[in-house]
Amino acid sequence: MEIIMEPSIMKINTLDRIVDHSLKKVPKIDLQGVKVWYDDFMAIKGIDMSVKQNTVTAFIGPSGCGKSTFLRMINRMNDYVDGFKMEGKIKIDGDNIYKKKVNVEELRKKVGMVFQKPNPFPKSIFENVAYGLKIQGIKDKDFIKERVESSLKQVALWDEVKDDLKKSGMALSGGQQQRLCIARTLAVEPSIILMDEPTSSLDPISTAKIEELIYQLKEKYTIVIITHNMQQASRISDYTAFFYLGELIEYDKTKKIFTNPEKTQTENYITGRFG
Ligand SMILES: Nc1ncnc2c1ncn2[C@@H]1O[C@H](COP(=O)(O)OP(=O)(O)OP(=O)(O)O)[C@@H](O)[C@H]1O
Repeated sequence: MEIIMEPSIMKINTLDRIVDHSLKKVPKIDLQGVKVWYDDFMAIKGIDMSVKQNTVTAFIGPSGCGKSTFLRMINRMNDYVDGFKMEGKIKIDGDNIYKKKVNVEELRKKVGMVFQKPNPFPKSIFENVAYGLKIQGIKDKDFIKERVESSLKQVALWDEVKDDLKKSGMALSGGQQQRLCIARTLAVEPSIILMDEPTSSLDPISTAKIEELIYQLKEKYTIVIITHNMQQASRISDYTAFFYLGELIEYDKTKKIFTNPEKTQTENYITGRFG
């Protein structure tokens, strides 16, 4: 038995190494020469950025500098905005997501989004989390139940709601609603999660829970988060990107940005001297 097993285990290990190696080479998200206009106004002025898999990247910068615009390029949320125009290439796992053939619904399954204000549907807790699976046409009730449970467990909400799954998602507290919305995003198994100021409407305790959650989620997901809270960026992110007036001023390891930034503009912003 052992003699038969050993070569096959070796083979799997070798394969694993090959897969790991290739994953490290291709950035999870690769944005090159990205320019965005809303009519004649140039909101993003030519930005290059590569995001590594299983990391948390924070976007910081003063209001109106283009953080949301840039974030929304990663799941094509700007597509339907009046006057929107773009140039450049955005690749996920090496594939250009702005190619004509791309199915945007599929893309958004892979790239989930969590918004500033929790936005549960006026449905039960269970239905909120099951929603994405049901619109995908999945009918297997046991499968849906399991996925709802595992998603609620991942956001540490299961114990709080497991006896109340029929209760409206809107009846939860703000912090619970935001965790519910994250569970709804996780249920369709994305590989990237975009978060646009996900804690800005929450109290400090709920904020701490979401921060802890983000920290844990990076084991499975690649996360990009916009935050106006410098302490939050320094606590939870591996990389930080500082934007100003549609340009990427500095992008580096969070530790470096917060202890020894290269640019004076970055230093002025993180120390609260402007913005
Ligand atoms: N739909 C739109 N139509 C026209 N202009 C827009 C639109 N959305 C954003 N803009 C403009 O693009 C610029 C960048 O906006 P964006 O929302 O990306 O900035 P932001 O850094 O995310 O700001 P905030 O921190 O306030 O959310 C701003 O000048 C804004 O007014």
